[in-house]
Amino acid sequence: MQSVPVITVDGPSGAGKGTLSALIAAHLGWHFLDSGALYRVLAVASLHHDIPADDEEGLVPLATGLDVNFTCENGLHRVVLEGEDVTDDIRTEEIGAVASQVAALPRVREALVRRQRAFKDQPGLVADGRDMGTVIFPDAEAKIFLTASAEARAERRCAQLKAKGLDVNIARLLSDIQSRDERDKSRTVAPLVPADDALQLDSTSLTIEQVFEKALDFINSRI
Ligand SMILES: Nc1ncnc2c1ncn2[C@@H]1O[C@H](COP(=O)(O)OP(=O)(O)OP(=O)(O)O)[C@@H](O)[C@H]1O
Ligand SMILES: Nc1ccn([C@@H]2O[C@H](COP(=O)(O)O)[C@@H](O)[C@H]2O)c(=O)n1
Repeated sequence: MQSVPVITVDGPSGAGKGTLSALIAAHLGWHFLDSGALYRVLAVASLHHDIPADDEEGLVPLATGLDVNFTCENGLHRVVLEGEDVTDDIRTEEIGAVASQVAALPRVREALVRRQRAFKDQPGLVADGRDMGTVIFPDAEAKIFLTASAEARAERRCAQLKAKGLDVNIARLLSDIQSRDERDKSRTVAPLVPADDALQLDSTSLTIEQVFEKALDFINSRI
């Protein structure tokens, strides 16, 4: 059987991983895994089922049997949890914070491993997250660790939320990003760290096009 190539894009919140991964996947015609969406969906499910974000016993069965579907019709991506469209609900900063709490629980992460690996399919996969290159796909052909300063990421997130018509406070966004970074970096299992063989790319003063160009050069050198 022919092996399936994988490209991983890891990094902190708002660094542009999703944007870059989607561009690479579209360019190559490969599948795309937004692993953060899985943790976000689990966060929404935990609220629906009244399971506290630190209740590992309660969250493991929920993660194992998570009834979620990622669909794409006419280029429109939808996330459906237990029959309910949660595409917009999972994108709030509040849900991001709960996602980062449930993601710190070792057995919850374990429960989601197989589901993430199942996205690996021909002709290839671009996987976006925190531990794609270190834990989920350690044998990936090309690994990218995308960063940007916390201030640049807060400004990007601010513009993104404003474009959606939401009221935003940049100081609060910056502080939320910094606490999520801290939690993601300091957890005991699968902390946010670059894989040894990852290309580290700082996008603070790069446009999306420049990041894409540098990433493609690297990918072409690997695959
Ligand atoms: N190089 C860049 N320059 C300016 N804006 C960017 C750049 N890359 C991404 N953005 C913008 O920043 C915002 C966040 O990007 P994106 O959602 O891709 O980040 P992310 O790392 O996937 O975040 P998260 O981990 O929270 O899902 C988006 O509005 C995106 O258009
Ligand atoms: N591979 C991953 C992906 C995400 N997380 C956690 O989920 C939170 C939300 O992720 P986004 O990428 O959508 O912002 C994130 O803060 C992480 O705590 C993870 O642990 N591993």
